[in-house]
Amino acid sequence: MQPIITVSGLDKTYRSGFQALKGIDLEIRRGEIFALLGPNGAGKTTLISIICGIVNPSSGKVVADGHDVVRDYRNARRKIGLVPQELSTDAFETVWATVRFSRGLFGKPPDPAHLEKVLRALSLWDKKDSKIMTLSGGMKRRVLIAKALAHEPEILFLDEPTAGVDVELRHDMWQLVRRLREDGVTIILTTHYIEEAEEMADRIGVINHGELVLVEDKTTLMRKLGKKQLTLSLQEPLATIPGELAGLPLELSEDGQSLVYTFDVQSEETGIAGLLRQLHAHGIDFRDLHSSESSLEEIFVSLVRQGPRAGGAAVQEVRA
Ligand SMILES: Nc1ncnc2c1ncn2[C@@H]1O[C@H](COP(=O)(O)OP(=O)(O)OP(=O)(O)O)[C@@H](O)[C@H]1O
Repeated sequence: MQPIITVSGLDKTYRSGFQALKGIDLEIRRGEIFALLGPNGAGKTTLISIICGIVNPSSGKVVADGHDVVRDYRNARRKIGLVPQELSTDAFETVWATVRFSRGLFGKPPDPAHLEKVLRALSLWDKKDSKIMTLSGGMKRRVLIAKALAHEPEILFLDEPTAGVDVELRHDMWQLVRRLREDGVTIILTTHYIEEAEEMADRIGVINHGELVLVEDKTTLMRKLGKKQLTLSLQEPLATIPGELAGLPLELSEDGQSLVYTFDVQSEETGIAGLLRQLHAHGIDFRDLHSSESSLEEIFVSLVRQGPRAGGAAVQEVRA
């Protein structure tokens, strides 16, 4: 299937001379939920703003559902709904008026039935005649989503959809996003909550210093990361791992003081019992052992802590 969004060779240098995006290539699949992760200032908002036609790229190209976002801005924009981070809505308008206005902006004919459906789905129907300034923060955020959905976009961008909202509303939002996907909407969200990406995304992209350092199916990523490590601190340092143990996923630390055994959390057989038997048979005693588990959070942190180049190396490791 044709991707719904194709980003190729995208660079952005702001007038200040700051290079916010470097050679971004990305394809978004029709109907997926794609989570874009990255630390503050990584370039997430810049990338989204370019795709939505709000910011011009310095070079490169973006096609959204067949429309070039620069040359064919209007048609591209019609396909896209954007839920911004900022809560800047018209405080004195009613919910109904602001949502109706948003639809009109895209040249769509009025469709009260559609707006009612959107407001009901967001539990805003009984607030439709309330002025926005009288709503709670969580409700205002839902109004932003309703505005973005008013013109029936096929692609929805959510920039930090659940920043600062309480746990209950966060779960409601997740449910809503899933329902939208069931309706065929493609969803791209940025988030600082790893849990959110873990919970929602079909695929995950990590951006750091303006570079896309990883794009991966979530399940694949989790499977690769779903590894545990058992570290055995040895009684006596070893020079090398004995030949008979060479076939095991075992590594010796540089100082020879500990052995690290990596195993798959999902697999039924960890092989630990066998490992311990073999170590015993070779007279390798250990003082202590502890296990650790890698998480999406850890990989994310390790990817973004390192510089872009080291990040690239880490990607290789993850992909290996
Ligand atoms: N108009 C601008 N002029 C100059 N530099 C800018 C401009 N807008 C953004 N930047 C810079 O580009 C970099 C990327 O910003 P961007 O807002 O895309 O990051 P982000 O990943 O969305 O961050 P956050 O998670 O904090 O929202 C930042 O260093 C920012 O200071």
